[in-house]
Amino acid sequence: MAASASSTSLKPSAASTNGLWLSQRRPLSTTFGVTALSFRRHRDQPRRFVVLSMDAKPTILVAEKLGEAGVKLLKEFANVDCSYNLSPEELCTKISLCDALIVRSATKVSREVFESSAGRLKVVGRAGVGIDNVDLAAATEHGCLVVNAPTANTVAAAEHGIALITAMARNIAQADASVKAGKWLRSKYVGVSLVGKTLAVMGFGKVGSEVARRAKGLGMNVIAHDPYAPADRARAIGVELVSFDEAIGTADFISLHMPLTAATSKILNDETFAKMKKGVRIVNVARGGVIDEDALVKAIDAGIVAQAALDVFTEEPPAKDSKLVQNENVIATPHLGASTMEAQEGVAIEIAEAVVGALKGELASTAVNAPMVPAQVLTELKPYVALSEKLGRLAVQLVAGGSGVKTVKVTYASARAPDDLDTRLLRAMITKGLIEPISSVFVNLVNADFTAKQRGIRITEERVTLDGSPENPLELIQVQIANVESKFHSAMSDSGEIKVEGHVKDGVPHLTKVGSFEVDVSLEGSIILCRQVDQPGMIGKVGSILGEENVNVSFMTVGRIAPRKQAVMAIGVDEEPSKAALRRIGEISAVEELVYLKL
Ligand SMILES: NC(=O)C1=CN([C@@H]2O[C@H](COP(=O)(O)OP(=O)(O)OC[C@H]3O[C@@H](n4cnc5c(N)ncnc54)[C@H](O)[C@@H]3O)[C@@H](O)[C@H]2O)C=CC1
Ligand SMILES: O=C(O)C(=O)COP(=O)(O)O
Repeated sequence: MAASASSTSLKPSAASTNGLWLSQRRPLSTTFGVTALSFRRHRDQPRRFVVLSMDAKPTILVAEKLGEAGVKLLKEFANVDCSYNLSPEELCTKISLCDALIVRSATKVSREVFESSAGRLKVVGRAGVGIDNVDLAAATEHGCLVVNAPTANTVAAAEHGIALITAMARNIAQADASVKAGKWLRSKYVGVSLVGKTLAVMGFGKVGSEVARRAKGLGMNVIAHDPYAPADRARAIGVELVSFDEAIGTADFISLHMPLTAATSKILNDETFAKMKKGVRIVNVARGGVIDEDALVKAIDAGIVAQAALDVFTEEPPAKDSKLVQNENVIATPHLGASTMEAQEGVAIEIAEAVVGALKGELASTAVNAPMVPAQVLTELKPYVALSEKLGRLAVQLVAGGSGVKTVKVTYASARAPDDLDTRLLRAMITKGLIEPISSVFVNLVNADFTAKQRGIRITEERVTLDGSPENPLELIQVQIANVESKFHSAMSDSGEIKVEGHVKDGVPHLTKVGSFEVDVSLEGSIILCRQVDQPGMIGKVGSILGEENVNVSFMTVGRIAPRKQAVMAIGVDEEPSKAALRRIGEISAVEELVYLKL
């Protein structure tokens, strides 16, 4: 099997080095033998993850107005093209020249956008919370990371919700318009009080809980419905979590704060309006699509809904003659929930940092279509991330040409509780290691599972809990490929799988087992594995052939069953040995088989 992997994984056009398109450059270090011999030559350079040098800066397209502070941050790192109000066709044309795209809620980032990018687009940044305008499935299939700015506009949206509740209760918008029209209608605009009224917060997430907190300050009785919210978080601010029907059936005010998903689409409809208390008031600062707008018009006309205050609409902007918007019991704002000076500056900085971080190869903590890994967890996992990819690379290069990889088993052994380890990151890197050396597909944390599935590779994972101190997140990772032949027979385990195993020692990934042979090899550079009859002088013979061929040996290790029996020698090399060099090693009489593996 042709092993086409190199130590870098950047594709030429992708100036980005996202996520685990991160590449590792290691200072050289040398380790000789373990089972038989053991010494090591250290150099003092620190181990670092670095971004590969790029010929050109990445290009970021900002397709909607973004706060200045964010644009400034982006410009420090990339070429920034601020082009607003692009048509879908213009966006598709521009995107092929961009590594990242930043949008708010008005731009549809459709499948066509990802297809038109021809693989260059590596990050979509949503400068806000809702990602219903981004085709996440298409992003994932194209290995494009989607990040959002989930926190900076929470207060703004909650304040807007409260503003709409109070404005609606006191007819502020209608009264203002009438005064401006020269009228003075004091009895027409008598409102309702909020104190003592029941507010149902539908969706008790960031915005919903801030709305609840503020509404309690206004003397409202607040209940909430959210199937996924923890009851203790609600209780902590004096809010009871109730069922959907109880929430809508008892509320005087209903405020919507859930995302638009298949499950929440038109969640307020003819049937659910019919269950509401007559005279209920509806506020929507979430997404227009969670309300069936025709049903809302009917519910207002039927007197079920007394008033509605809407910031968001199914279609934005809504049609000029929209019956809903024109209804005198409806007040409307043009999707202003996040539009405060403070929120926009905050969102701009939050998204700029996320996009730049992702382009630099850092794992995004606000990733929407990839595991979010908190910074401190990532720091601890980093060497295991590298180990995972390298084990995947080694394992697949041991497969004999013609046998397709379909069944992979990964075993993680750890003294920590199983819940302490999120293996998605490690699985993604093993997948990357398994697929990239044998294809032109670019695999990252985003598209790893999708790519494996598409190629019919089934990866099963097993956790083994070890006794002992849980100082390290993992003691070892083992990768086995079943139902294949190996081009290096010694890599087959007794049960017939290709097996490689490794661990992290002093922060450095090591290979510790090949088939049934124990080795101890720091995983850097590339490796020659050779099975031989254990006898004196082998290391010298192999070393001198490589020396004559000008190949620098960084380590050697010999794993053997017993003295003078079969042994597997692992030789780390800095340069790729020529075919002639490998042939000369293979011709040493004690050598039974050998393979050269790129890491
Ligand atoms: N109008 C505007 O300008 C803004 C609108 N938003 C929108 O507000 C909504 C909430 O935003 P955040 O609070 O930041 O998000 P969040 O993710 O913190 O909260 C959403 C909550 O909805 C819950 N949820 C999901 N499905 C549900 C269901 N079927 N029924 C009830 N609850 C359900 C989730 O469990 C979660 O707790 C989003 O749709 C977002 O797009 C957010 C900011 C500004
Ligand atoms: O953050 C959200 O979900 C919002 O709806 C805000 O949208 P915007 O960025 O103001 O277009």
